Amino acid sequence: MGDEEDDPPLAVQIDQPTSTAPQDDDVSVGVTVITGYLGAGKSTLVNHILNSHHGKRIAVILNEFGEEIGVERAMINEGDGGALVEEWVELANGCICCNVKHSLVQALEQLVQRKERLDHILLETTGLANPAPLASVLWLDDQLESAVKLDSIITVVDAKNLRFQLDEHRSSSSFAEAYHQIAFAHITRLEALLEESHSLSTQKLHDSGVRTLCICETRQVDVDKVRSWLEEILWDKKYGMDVYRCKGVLNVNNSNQLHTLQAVREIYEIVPARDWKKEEKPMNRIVFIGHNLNENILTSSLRACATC
Ligand SMILES: Nc1nc2c(ncn2[C@@H]2O[C@H](COP(=O)(O)OP(=O)(O)OP(=O)(O)O)[C@@H](O)[C@H]2O)c(=O)[nH]1
Repeated sequence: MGDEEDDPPLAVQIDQPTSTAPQDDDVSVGVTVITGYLGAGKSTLVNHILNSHHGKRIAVILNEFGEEIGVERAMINEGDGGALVEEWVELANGCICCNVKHSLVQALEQLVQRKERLDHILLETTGLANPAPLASVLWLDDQLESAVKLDSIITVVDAKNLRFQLDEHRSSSSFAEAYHQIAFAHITRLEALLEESHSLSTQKLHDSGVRTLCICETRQVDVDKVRSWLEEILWDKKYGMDVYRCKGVLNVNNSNQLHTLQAVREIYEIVPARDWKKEEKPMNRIVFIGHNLNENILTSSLRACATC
């Protein structure tokens, strides 16, 4: 038997030009959709891209639910010497797959009007978005035509929680979202997961009973108290809430640094991220996503972590 017959067959002929190779006369701006379930690592990937030294000018479109607006952006560090973030566009009031298609088209139009200055657009979806309607917006929208092109859909998968997400939510709509995100991906990236007080309104996402809410507290908090508070909620299920995801920024006493709080199911971390910017008012702002969330309990128990 000859050497050639022993070689494994190639899934793709490597000598064939790929259809996605850029053409000289191709003036459209590539859009990479970054999707993946709650807490899979989408923002981490965006951060990594923005902070890499490739010299590209990149616009970021964040698709967040109303309650999350501002939190996500505060948590992403713009590239320093790496990518230049030309525009931040936040799409509020829902999920792209449900009702913000129009805003997405407007955001893309606004960005491509200045396309000579942009090399690429990143679109980070919410963790509960189905990327299929996005692909159709990018392929079929008449207004956008050849101004933008769908470069790729990258689905970030949390290797630790994927089985749980697919098994436990098989009968709910969040199963469908996790499944569609993987099914529509060009690239699937497996991430090993890390080990004056007021609150905003709750909102129901899709029909799955999963809710998101944001609680705020302006006074500085004691970080040890916050840790105990989170452990009671996430580990002891003290208040009977089923929290899938929790993220936010903290105003910690004896520190002039913005701290980020990240939790994916029972695993959480609180870390100093950066100095507060002059234009920012230091405060605590935490988004919870899950079932049976009780806004009053979360608000009052966070208040108890304040230092004065
Ligand atoms: N150990 C480890 N932790 C990771 C990795 N990627 C992300 N994380 C952590 O996982 C948590 C969630 O990451 P994010 O990037 O905010 O996840 P996301 O997909 O944007 O989350 P949503 O905003 O809920 O959709 C953070 O605490 C990250 O530091 C990884 O590859 N390894």
